[in-house]
Amino acid sequence: MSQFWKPGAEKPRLVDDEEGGVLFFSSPSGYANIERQRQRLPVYKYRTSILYLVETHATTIIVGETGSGKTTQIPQYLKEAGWADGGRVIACTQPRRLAVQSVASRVAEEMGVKLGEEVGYTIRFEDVTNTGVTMIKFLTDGVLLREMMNDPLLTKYSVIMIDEAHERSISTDILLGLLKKIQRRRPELRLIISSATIQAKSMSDFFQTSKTRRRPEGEELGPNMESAVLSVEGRGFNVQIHYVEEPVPDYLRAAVSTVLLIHEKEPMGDILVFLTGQDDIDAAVQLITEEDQNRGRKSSGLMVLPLYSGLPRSEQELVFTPTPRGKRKVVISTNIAETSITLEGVVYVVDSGFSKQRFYNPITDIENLVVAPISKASARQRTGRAGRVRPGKCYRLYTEEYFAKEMSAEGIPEIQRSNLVPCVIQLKALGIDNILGFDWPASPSSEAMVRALEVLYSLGVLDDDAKLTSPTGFQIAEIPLDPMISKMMLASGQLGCSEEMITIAATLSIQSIWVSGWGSQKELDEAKLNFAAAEGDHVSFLNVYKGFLQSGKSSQWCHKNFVNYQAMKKVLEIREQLRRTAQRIGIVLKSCERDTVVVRKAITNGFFANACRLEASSHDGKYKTIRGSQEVYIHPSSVLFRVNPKWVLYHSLVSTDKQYMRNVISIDPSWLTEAAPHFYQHQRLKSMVH
Ligand SMILES: Nc1ncnc2c1ncn2[C@@H]1O[C@H](COP(=O)(O)OP(=O)(O)OP(=O)(O)O)[C@@H](O)[C@H]1O
Repeated sequence: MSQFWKPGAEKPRLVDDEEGGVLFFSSPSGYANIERQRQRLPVYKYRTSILYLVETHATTIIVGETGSGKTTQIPQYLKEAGWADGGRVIACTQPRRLAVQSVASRVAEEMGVKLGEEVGYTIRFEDVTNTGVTMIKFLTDGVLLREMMNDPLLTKYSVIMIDEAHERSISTDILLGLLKKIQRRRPELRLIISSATIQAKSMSDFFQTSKTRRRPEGEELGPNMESAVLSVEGRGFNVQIHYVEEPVPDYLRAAVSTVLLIHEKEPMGDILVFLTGQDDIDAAVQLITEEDQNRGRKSSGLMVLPLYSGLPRSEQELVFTPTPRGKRKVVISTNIAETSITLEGVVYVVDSGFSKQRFYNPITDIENLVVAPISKASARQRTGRAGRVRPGKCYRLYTEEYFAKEMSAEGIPEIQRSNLVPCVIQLKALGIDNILGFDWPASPSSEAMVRALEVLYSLGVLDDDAKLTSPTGFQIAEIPLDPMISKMMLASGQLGCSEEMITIAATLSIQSIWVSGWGSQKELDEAKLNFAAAEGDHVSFLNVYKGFLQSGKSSQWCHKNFVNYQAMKKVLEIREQLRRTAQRIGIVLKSCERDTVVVRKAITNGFFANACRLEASSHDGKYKTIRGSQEVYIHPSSVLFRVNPKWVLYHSLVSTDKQYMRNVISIDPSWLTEAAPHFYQHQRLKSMVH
């Protein structure tokens, strides 16, 4: 039927190199209890060595296969050894929120405690810990960074484990640099850096330099400041890896065919598919469901579920629920399920070889989410989602030769491909003034740094000496949002529309307030029209929020209007937290009673750098960015699609066949020079704006 898989039809090509492995467990049904299960994990044999190294070294780097037990076991060993005694806390960071929540619940279950008590977690806008009681805390790397603003030496933590360090998220890289500094002040703090695929040597070299610290006279002999490296040998169950014989022309179609073939030919067991984003995931869910039905089997037993970060919590949780007897679950996910996650029923993994990655171009000042090939490290993580509780198979939708010869070993650290505005403000708020001289595990580009400094200067966050301004810079750094959104909130205090701006900020913090997957696109578009405002998407959000309140926060109202009820509940929750932050930093809470000019002026105060003008001769809605003269278009999901006002501001760009602006408002160009005279002082820009 296709040149893709023939699983079951042919002898599987088992790759027996580093990717293969030995059968470690005999049978999952043999588990008498969780304790025995814990003791069978590869990491258990290293318990004493790990505790010894942590005791004697300031930094321990632990490399162990996926599923060997690093994330769930090491924090428990540390607790059992007394590292959480006396009110101290063991922290374990993860790059993704879903991983934080799922490993925290697993560890709480293994320890037989209620989540939020001895074992807790914190992600942005959600703290499930109990001060004085929580001993093991899972949190995102970003949240730990934020905690440093109130407690720069992170004094409550005895051990900090930076897990999945190979991901090299911006927050992980900043944390690594800062933790190295903290260690000099707090030699009693222990760090663990762990991953299945991290290049231990470069990480160890990075921490090695701490040995240059001179011990003050009279100070007791502390830990060895040189880092230790421990390799945990052994893996869970065997995972057979299959490659396609020829490159596939369309990974989405290939993934769909592979799922259907597995369902047809392979024994029961859930399937986890890695695609790139909401669009292709929704398309795959629909295609698999339709094709399965077309094959004339009314109840073939397939349950197809999407998984991406914008999905409401209740829908995300469905992927963790046990698969009913006689059914086969297919989870189609972005890379949020790539690390630290265990989906118990998963036997088969299908890896498209792609993910959405952020790329920033400091010349054009444009940051894009682009579908790009993954690295070998990611491919191994994806494979490692199988073989955790039983043997598995991984179908890679790329050739073996491509994997061996063309796939890069590790991805480019996020810091080298991102807009650095949020990162610079965080470092400044932590008192790091010489950002270029900061001890980075991988240096960001100086062009990106200069761009970020320029934007922050224009936002009024930094002064002529590149220090945080008072109060603006400090206030913006306090708000746990992108500095451009924080600036828009701050400006709204002066313009008298802070209540509206807090609603907009909360809505922009979640991926979408609309449901996907019900009815047709036409029905959804019509529903959206009921709330459409001529001024743009942000004002339309206010209309939805108002309707939701007027309905008495009704789920039926949401259902009728294609609004996602769970997303609206989240908006309410985030809104409450942002209101409290606003009050704390002195923003006056006031409503402008729907004066859309002040609302848009406040947005301009934060987003002036994202202004675009419609090309005079354009019949196809082509805009140019004022900053870098880049060609951009309004996204079809925007209420301003085809309306094409002359001047607009966008919140973010997505790149598919063209560069599309998402969440767009129309503006008066004079607001730009009013909001950011410095930014628009350049003669060319000035003449365009006037
Ligand atoms: N929710 C769960 N349900 C069942 N078993 C689980 C669950 N979470 C973890 N396990 C078991 O514990 C093992 C170790 O998981 P853990 O996340 O600690 O491994 P890891 O070494 O950190 O791997 P990775 O880097 O892939 O996350 C899994 O392979 C699985 O056998």
